[in-house]
Amino acid sequence: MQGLYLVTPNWDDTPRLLAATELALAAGVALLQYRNKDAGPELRMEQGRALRALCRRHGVPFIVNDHVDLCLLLDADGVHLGGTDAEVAKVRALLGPGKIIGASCYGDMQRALDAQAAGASYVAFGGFYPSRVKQYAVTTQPAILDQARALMSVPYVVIGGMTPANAAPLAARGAHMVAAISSVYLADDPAAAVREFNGLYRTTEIRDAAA
Ligand SMILES: Cc1ncc(COP(=O)(O)OP(=O)(O)O)c(N)n1
Ligand SMILES: Cc1ncsc1CCOP(=O)(O)O
Ligand SMILES: [Mg+2]
Repeated sequence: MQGLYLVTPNWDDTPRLLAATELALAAGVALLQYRNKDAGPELRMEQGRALRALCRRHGVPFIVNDHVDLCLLLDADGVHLGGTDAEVAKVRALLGPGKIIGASCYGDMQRALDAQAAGASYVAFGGFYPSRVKQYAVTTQPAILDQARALMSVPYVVIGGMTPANAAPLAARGAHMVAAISSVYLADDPAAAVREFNGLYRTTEIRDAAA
């Protein structure tokens, strides 16, 4: 797992959401997360089902944010859990070993180690930079990635205000994936934005190969 982890915005306009997502997936996304904090159960089901179909067509794993029940109903590839969501160990027991479980760890290394021990497939650190869609009381510092590199065996993702420019030092510091909403969905050209994010990983791979 390496590259751009695309997360959806709170759009209720499903055709607009699907059109932008299709452009992004065609440009090359490592994982897609369906996150719509404003949607009710009916819209979540409609958008989730359509996005899952799109992901299957593009061979991209489909992750549901927060809603373990929706993950099960849609037979999604996994679920992303934060501090106020279900516990990783319980969800792992429910979903079995074959599903992807992501865990938000903010700037907390112990939380990441606990999530890994409880069966998380990846952990997410952040928010690192000011976000247009989410406020956080505490900003995560890039130095946590140095600890993660030394201590984690599952992949780690960075999130929060990511652009190709400000994500570069985090990718170079070992982040396996960069997660973003606005830099792709609010871009004039979402496909070009995806390609720019993926460029970070080509650079990292070239650097690592030369090391
Ligand atoms: C990849 C990724 N990282 C972090 C989050 C945030 O999860 P959470 O803290 O549960 O907050 P909400 O997204 O539910 O508002 C995420 N969704 N994805
Ligand atoms: C879900 C989430 N968790 C931390 S920041 C964030 C939002 C990321 O969106 P953006 O890439 O637009 O800052
Ligand atoms: Mg959550």
